[in-house]
Amino acid sequence: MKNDKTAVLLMNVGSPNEPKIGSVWRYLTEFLNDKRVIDLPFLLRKFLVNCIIIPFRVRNSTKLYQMLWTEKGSPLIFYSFEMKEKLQAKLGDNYEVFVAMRYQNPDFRKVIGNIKQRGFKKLVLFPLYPQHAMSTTETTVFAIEKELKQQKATIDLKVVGQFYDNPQFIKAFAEQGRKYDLSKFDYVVFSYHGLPNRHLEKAHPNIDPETCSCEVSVPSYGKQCYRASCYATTRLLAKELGLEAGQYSVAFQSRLDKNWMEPFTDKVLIEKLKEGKKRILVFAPAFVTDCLETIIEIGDEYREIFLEQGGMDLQLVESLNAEDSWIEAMDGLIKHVAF
Ligand SMILES: C=CC1=C(C)c2cc3[nH]c(cc4nc(cc5[nH]c(cc1n2)c(C)c5CCC(=O)O)C(CCC(=O)O)=C4C)c(C)c3C=C
Ligand SMILES: [Fe+2]
Ligand SMILES: [Fe+2]
Repeated sequence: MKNDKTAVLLMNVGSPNEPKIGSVWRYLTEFLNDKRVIDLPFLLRKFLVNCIIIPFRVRNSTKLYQMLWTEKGSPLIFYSFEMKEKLQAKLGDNYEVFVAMRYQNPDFRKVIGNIKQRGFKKLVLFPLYPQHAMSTTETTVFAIEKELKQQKATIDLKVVGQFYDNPQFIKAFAEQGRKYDLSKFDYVVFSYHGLPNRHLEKAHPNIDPETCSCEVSVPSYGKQCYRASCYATTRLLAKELGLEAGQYSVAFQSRLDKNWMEPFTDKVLIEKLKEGKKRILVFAPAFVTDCLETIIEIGDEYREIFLEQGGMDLQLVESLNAEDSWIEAMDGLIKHVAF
């Protein structure tokens, strides 16, 4: 049976099935054993991840997931499904939208099996990451290509690559920010998920990342440089919001150890507070759905520390989730690469 429709597969990182220690352990095991996430030699990765990182991390991560969990489950998952429903209505009958996660559920292997069995011959893969990274976009594309081969599926694949500079994406994020009165804030921080410095060095073959110009422009050799894309996203958002130099800066959150991209968001927030910026608005434009890293890390943990140290307000800008303007942007991005 041949299916003339185009399948669209939305993919994100994934969450544990439940906020319980066993589920979080399984999630972290699948996530951190990915060689594009912890890119160390096999035996060293196995030892570090399974014997050190997970046993030391799993209790605290479970506690954070318990704080995050809602009646509808994990925000990352339920927002992805809300997004899917609205996108389906927008794209119409020539497309069918699916959701899968790189780690845990919905399992991308089962979703690919379903797409194959239903006779689709065209697939648009949409990794939901505005900025390209080996640990996100690259691992997602790799996993899907491998799975299609494994299942001997003769399906043409197109991929929506990084989209940080898509004007509708920028407008949609700026619109989320404009829900707050910008004049009530002393400063704006654009906080991105960090990466180990080693990953940045890999994005700069034969170039010294220390002297790379990616804070001010995207160099020709740095199109896939996550750092360059984060700074470029910030320039575009700042322009759209009418922010001037000195009113905002870039920072990186969620580090696993000290050898991650700097400046660190928690440190920047306190530095700015010491400079007298007592009301700070935080955008997190590496995330298209709210998740542990936005709701808990910024909205809870960083906010609590900021207020404890004398800050008056730390406000997280909600992510795009299933906002109409984002669905419009997705529609455009899909049709741009579609067959
Ligand atoms: C936005 C893009 C992301 C990049 C880049 C990224 C890199 C990256 N992450 C880890 C380790 C962890 N990340 C975790 C959660 C998490 N990460 C992203 C996105 C990116 N990660 C999201 C959206 C989430 C939240 C998922 C949710 O369920 O809400 C976690 C789990 C939580 C915890 O224990 O802190 C880990 C671990 C690495 C090592 C890495 C790059 C090398
Ligand atoms: Fe992460
Ligand atoms: Fe760079």
